[in-house]
Amino acid sequence: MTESIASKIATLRQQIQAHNYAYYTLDTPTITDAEYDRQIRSLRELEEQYPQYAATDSPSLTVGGPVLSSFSKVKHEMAMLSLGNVYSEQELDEFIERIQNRLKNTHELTFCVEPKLDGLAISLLYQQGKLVRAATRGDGSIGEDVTYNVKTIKNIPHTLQGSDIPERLEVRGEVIMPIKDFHAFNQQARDSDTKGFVNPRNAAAGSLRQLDSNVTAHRPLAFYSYGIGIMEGGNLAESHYQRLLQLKAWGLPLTAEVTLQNGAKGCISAYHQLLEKRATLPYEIDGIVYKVDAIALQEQLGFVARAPRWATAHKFPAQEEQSQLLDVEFQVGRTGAITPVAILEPVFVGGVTVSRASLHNADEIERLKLKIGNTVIIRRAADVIPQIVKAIPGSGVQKEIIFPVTCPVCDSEIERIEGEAIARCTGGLYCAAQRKEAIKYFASRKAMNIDGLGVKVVEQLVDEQLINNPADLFTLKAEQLMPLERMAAKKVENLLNAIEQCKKTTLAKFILALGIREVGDATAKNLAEHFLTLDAIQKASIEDLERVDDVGEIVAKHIVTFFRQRHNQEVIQALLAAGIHWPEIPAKAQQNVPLAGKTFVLTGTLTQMDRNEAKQALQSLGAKVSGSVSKKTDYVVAGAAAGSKLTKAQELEIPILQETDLLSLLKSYENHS
Ligand SMILES: NC(=O)c1ccc[n+]([C@@H]2O[C@H](COP(=O)([O-])OP(=O)(O)OC[C@H]3O[C@@H](n4cnc5c(N)ncnc54)[C@H](O)[C@@H]3O)[C@@H](O)[C@H]2O)c1
Ligand SMILES: [Zn+2]
Repeated sequence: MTESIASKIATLRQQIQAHNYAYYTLDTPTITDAEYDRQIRSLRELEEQYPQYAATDSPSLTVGGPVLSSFSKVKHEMAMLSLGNVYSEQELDEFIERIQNRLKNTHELTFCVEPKLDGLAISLLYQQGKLVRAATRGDGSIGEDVTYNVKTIKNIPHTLQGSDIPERLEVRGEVIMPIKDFHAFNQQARDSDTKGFVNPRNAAAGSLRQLDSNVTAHRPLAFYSYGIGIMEGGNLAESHYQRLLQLKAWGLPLTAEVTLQNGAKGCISAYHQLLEKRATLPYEIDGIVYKVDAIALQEQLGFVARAPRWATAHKFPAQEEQSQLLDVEFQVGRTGAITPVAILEPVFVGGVTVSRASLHNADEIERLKLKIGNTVIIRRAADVIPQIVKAIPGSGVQKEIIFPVTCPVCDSEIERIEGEAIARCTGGLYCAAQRKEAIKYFASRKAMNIDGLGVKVVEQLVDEQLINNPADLFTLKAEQLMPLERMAAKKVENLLNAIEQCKKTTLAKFILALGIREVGDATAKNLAEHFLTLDAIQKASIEDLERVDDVGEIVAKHIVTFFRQRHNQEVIQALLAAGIHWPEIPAKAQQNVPLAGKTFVLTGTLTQMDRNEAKQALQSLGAKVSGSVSKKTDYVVAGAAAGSKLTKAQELEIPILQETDLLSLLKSYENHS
């Protein structure tokens, strides 16, 4: 029995020491603070229960971690300690009672109440008002010299302002990374595929503890003071609160959240107020700190091994917890985007139980090196949606996450265009997830232009299961529509008429109505004019398609994949069977294009016709009129006062036509039109 207690304590100490090293020395924790705090608590409980195993070097009694040998060491003249903790109102009452017993004082105590900033502690030494040295807390007695790095933090004054500044003054406070900047930094890291930070605390510590102060200088760090270390040659107030105001007067940053409170009641009300405000503060806090305000009482109370007796931290509910990734589901959005969603062992974090979290896309899974079965760190801060910020490498029984190749809703192919983060279902016409969007788009003005079939009506028809895809519109009967809300005889008649009328359309509008990704009205028109028939478009290869104006490789791929889907084909067939038709594109127009394939650029002022007339005349002969000169330009028509386009044409040795040349060119084709 005793054997096992001893080894249990030894194991816990070892684990905690490893976590300390990862957290304090490497700035890359491998467990959440909440989990770490639970381990520390169980160690403390064991040590209290079995005092025979006490050890002065136990991590329950030490502060911080060993300092990195790459930094110069600084010996703190006055130890930089940690803080005790309370987790409930009852523990706060006990804390106050202990103090009062010690002071043999039953009067209500006044506390200076401050936000517990989540960053890293720093000591700033000012001599004759000049910042001469900055050091991290390290193990409490030896810290790291980070003077150069700290001097790059914009809100830390290099020289103090004002009067009565002590000859030597050590200011203590927290270096943090504001939440906004933390998010921006991580976004940038994601964009450039470099490593981001798990949370703002790590971002602050990792940014400050850089060997190259140029790196630190580019990180958006800030500092807030919360106390004083050594002081010589000066006078300070007898109240902790007043001392903080003195620091502020000398130009040192102080948060706006510091207040004075009376007794447990005042402390608790400040706790609730700050907790309420937590999500709106520009920096992250993990609790509130209560400090006996009278310096004389602080001195009387003194310290225990790792913390002052006159202060304690009241922790807020954790914003990070760990859980297990049980599975990954793939959701299909309204526009076909496939989103992987993590299914988690339910965990209480940031005030709610979280059992799902979006993984955004395949890149994110890759970045996290995530496997099913992994232990993961979930963060839910400031009311934002929960996020997996880290997977513990090698944890759990792992299974690869397999991105599906077909849509989980409709079984059409999933397409991921190179360079795009989002994968999409290509069954746009048929996919139940995309139903409403597809039908709305089909009916829209530029496409089939079905009057009376607005967004609301589409939603109603889909919700009532009267239509599943655009082809179903043509099967609608008056008796199905009449019972619907907000429908009346006249409205039904108009709608059915509009549906009937839309059957007479053009090939370009029909192509547009299919809702192929990145095929807008201009592209649809170009496709129709180039291929003339729907059949030809459907049979076109990627290379064929790329010959069409405006169609690049990506659009061509979208088109080919779209038509390859069996379900899309079914809907297209049903639409044609319902009677959708369009006039044949006249063959005549095809032969009468003597300038087909030629690209013209018009520049300068024309005198005989305006530029628009010239453009139309050229287009009617099959020419393309472009706005800019490139190697693909065949002719540049230069009117009066032509400028840079003319110069460019000369550089590229492109034939230049005068207005008179253009006129005789048009004249020579007059019979054609
Ligand atoms: N995840 C891990 O692996 C891991 C490892 C070690 C420590 N930790 C976390 O670190 C914390 C314990 O470490 P600790 O002793 O460094 O710090 P602490 O957070 O418990 O409290 C002390 C520190 O609070 C900071 N602080 C912020 N505002 C303050 C204020 N107004 N007044 C005074 N101090 C203020 C100071 O930096 C001070 O050193 C725990 O929350 C623990 O979860 C996590
Ligand atoms: Zn689908």
